[in-house]
Amino acid sequence: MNIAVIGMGAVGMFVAHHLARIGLDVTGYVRREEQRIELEKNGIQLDGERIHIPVYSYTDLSAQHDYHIIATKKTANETLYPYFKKLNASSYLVFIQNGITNAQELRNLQAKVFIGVFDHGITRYGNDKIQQKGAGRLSLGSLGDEQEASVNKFVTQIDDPKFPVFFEKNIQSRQAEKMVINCVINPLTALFECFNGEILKNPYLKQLAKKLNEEACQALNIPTEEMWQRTLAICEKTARNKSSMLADIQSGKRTEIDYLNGYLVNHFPGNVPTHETITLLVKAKEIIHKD
Ligand SMILES: NC(=O)C1=CN([C@@H]2O[C@H](COP(=O)(O)OP(=O)(O)OC[C@H]3O[C@@H](n4cnc5c(N)ncnc54)[C@H](OP(=O)(O)O)[C@@H]3O)[C@@H](O)[C@H]2O)C=CC1
Ligand SMILES: CC(C)(CO)C(=O)C(=O)O
Repeated sequence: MNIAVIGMGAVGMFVAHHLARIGLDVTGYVRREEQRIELEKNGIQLDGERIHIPVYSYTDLSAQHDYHIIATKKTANETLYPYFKKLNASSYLVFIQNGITNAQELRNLQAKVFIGVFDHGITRYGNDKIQQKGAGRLSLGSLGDEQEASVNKFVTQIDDPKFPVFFEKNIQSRQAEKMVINCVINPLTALFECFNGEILKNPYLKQLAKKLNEEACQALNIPTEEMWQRTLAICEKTARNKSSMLADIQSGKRTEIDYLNGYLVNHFPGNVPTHETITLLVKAKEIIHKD
């Protein structure tokens, strides 16, 4: 089995490291030549353990892999779609990004699609080092029933005690729940430049978080109190993690706000006023940090 991991950031390096450690044939794909050279030279370093894998530019992406795990931010998808369109019907694309999958976009692809929900907390240092700041799981499923057997087969091949992977029949519900968690934790930690655990300690941040949770749950038709407890549990589990949105703000990159809170604003106009305000605040901060 041959696996490509596209995007060697916090999540991509974590996944590639684990899959290579259990003996699978893994290739990494990156955007920058500087990172490619460093990864080839130093390997991926997780908790002091280095693992070397071959690394190429995403422009060299081809159909030679059985599975293609997409671990970039959603902001990179537009650049990557032309490459995904070249993949044939015998390859699989495994999206493990935050946010809701755009099923419309996927219709133009020949490759079969799996959807993942990843809830570990991973922090990246430079081009080749990562640390796990909160243990979670990877849940995988498909949008239609016909791919279920293939998802199950893949799950069995990659599951490992150090990297638990589960088949999830109702992956769209799990994705919506994870979306709520990200619409609460990510913008608040990005705006206030704090670790995820700060939301539990600061009563005003917690109040804002509760409001964001409530609006998102009402929009997405998810039980509010149950979801609030799960969001708090993720804050606790990943308390010392820097959220992926804070990492983007601090490195002057465009965030995933349009795919998280911005998605809610677009799909439920007038019903999510706190998300509307928070989206504008994050966008304003993106500009300030770019300059
Ligand atoms: N970090 C976390 O704890 C968690 C993150 N997530 C989600 O996982 C996804 C990935 O997040 P994360 O790993 O944190 O993000 P990172 O920014 O750390 O990693 C994304 C990587 O993708 C690379 N990239 C961008 N464009 C391309 C391209 N065209 N081809 C190949 N690589 C490209 C970036 O390159 P460059 O370095 O050059 O910018 C970067 O290395 C996001 O959707 C995030 O929301 C989900 C759960 C937890
Ligand atoms: C789980 C969490 C909140 C971990 O930080 C995450 O998904 C992210 O940072 O994007």
